[in-house]
Amino acid sequence: MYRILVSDSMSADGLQPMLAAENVEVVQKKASEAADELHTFHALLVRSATKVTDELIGKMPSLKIIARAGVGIDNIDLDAATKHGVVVINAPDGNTISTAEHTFAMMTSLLRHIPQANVSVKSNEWNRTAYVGTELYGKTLGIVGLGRIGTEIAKRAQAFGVNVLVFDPFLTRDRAAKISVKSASLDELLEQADIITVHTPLTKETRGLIGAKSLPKTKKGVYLLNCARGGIIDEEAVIPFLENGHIAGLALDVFEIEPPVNHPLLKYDNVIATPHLGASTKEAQLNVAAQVAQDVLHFLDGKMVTTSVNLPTLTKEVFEKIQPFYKLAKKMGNVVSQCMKEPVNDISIKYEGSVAELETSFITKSLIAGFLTPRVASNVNEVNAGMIAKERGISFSEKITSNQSGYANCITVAIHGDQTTFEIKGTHIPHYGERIVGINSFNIDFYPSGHLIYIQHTDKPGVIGRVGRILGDHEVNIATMQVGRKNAGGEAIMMLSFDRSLDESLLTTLSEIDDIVSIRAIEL
Ligand SMILES: NC(=O)c1ccc[n+]([C@@H]2O[C@H](COP(=O)([O-])OP(=O)(O)OC[C@H]3O[C@@H](n4cnc5c(N)ncnc54)[C@H](O)[C@@H]3O)[C@@H](O)[C@H]2O)c1
Ligand SMILES: O=C(O)CC[C@@H](O)C(=O)O
Repeated sequence: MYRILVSDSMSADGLQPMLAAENVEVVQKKASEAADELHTFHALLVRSATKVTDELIGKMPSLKIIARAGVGIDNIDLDAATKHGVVVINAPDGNTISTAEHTFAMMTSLLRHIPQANVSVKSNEWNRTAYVGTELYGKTLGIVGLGRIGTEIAKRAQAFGVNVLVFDPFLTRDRAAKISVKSASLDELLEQADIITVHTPLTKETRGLIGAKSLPKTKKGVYLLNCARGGIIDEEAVIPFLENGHIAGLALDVFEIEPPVNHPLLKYDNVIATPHLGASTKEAQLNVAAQVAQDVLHFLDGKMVTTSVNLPTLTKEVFEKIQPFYKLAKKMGNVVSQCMKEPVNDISIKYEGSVAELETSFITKSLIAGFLTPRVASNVNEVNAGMIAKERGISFSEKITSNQSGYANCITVAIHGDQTTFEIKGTHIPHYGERIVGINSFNIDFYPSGHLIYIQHTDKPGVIGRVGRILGDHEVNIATMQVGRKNAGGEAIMMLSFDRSLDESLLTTLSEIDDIVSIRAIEL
């Protein structure tokens, strides 16, 4: 008999298969109210209210699986779950339509002042001149992040006669054409959009994406919406733009800190807000609850789950053999993803030597997971990487050969984008570790870890010296440095590692050195 704790409110209809199952007992109460029986539960189901911390997981030694009925797993300490050997699953698409519809409702409400007019009529006013609105028809909507939700918004906007402009650095031309949207740079979107809505995960890159630097580039009278995650639109930075009338309206379903208490933005008449209601429909709640209930039952029954966000599903013996290559592949995927920022259509992977005899499909998934991690909202691992790549229109293939190109084992990954191809080679040397031994046909040898920068430059006297001097002037210590070139005076590369990450302004200064072609920061 398995015991399952449902700690947040969830659709009873969605949970029905679980409630009806014979071999499980379902307890519906908050984890904080189940202190004396926490140790007895094998599964924990949550939405966003329960904070699944290391401490809580530590008190649940029988726990095998945590299920998030929704997309974002910000409330779950994933590392702690993994550390405790607990599988975490989510329901990535059950609330997509509801969130897209909510965003659309917020957009029309914002442009037609519906929340304000409703309050006014209920206060016995009949003020028709105060609430003159703006049509959506013919306007340009800028969508930042064209994933599941962004795509559904684009489709709905097109039906309203709205021009859709998209900024998503990972959007391929093929996918943009399929959805009939125009791809733009962030600056183009900021300059041209009448309305901007954000649908990215909250990451290092997207935190404050719409903020002090980008807001001056927007049109006067712009409307902004955030129904994704608090912080993508910088809550403090918008204030002067609301004060001076540059922003015509702002709609928020999410906040940096939820619930917001005495939040300064809430005093503005042209700011409308909802309490994180994107996924709050009967249908979405039914979908996400049904999806996780089914998956938890499958998992407890010893079957494979398809939406796991943390753990691989291999036997211990197989996993031990492939572990060094699986770790190397994940880093290689991450390195190429950060080196080549353009949209990617295809990833081809070649295995040579001893690694070719192992379970390469799992290593491939690990590499794809490493590649996707900097680019998507959901946590990607070996279990869901293939599915997410397919969703994003990225194909991948493996080639296996017993040939040895100078190494006992070698993995080569080539990433094909709209414009270019980027290739790296890696190997694992027993008792020495993982090494990247080739980049775009340059021979090189570095340990893929920590804070790195990759520089493409022309092989000329003084370039390396100038890089060193600028770093020294900024008191940045170079930990290791590798250089590579094909012939004297031709193309060359450098890979440098540091004890800390370099800030954006220093990277810009380095990129201004004559003969430097490009610089990429890599964080591993
Ligand atoms: N308000 C709610 O109740 C609610 C409900 C569901 C999801 N969400 C949130 O909505 C957001 C989108 O969810 P989704 O399911 O569409 O995710 P998704 O992973 O399908 O899409 C995210 C998109 O963002 C793009 N992206 C990543 N980094 C970017 C960057 N720096 N600049 C521009 N684009 C970038 C990715 O390429 C991807 O296409 C997430 O933050 C999710 O947590 C909110
Ligand atoms: O559970 C909710 O209502 C919030 C869901 C949403 O933010 C998500 O990430 O899926």
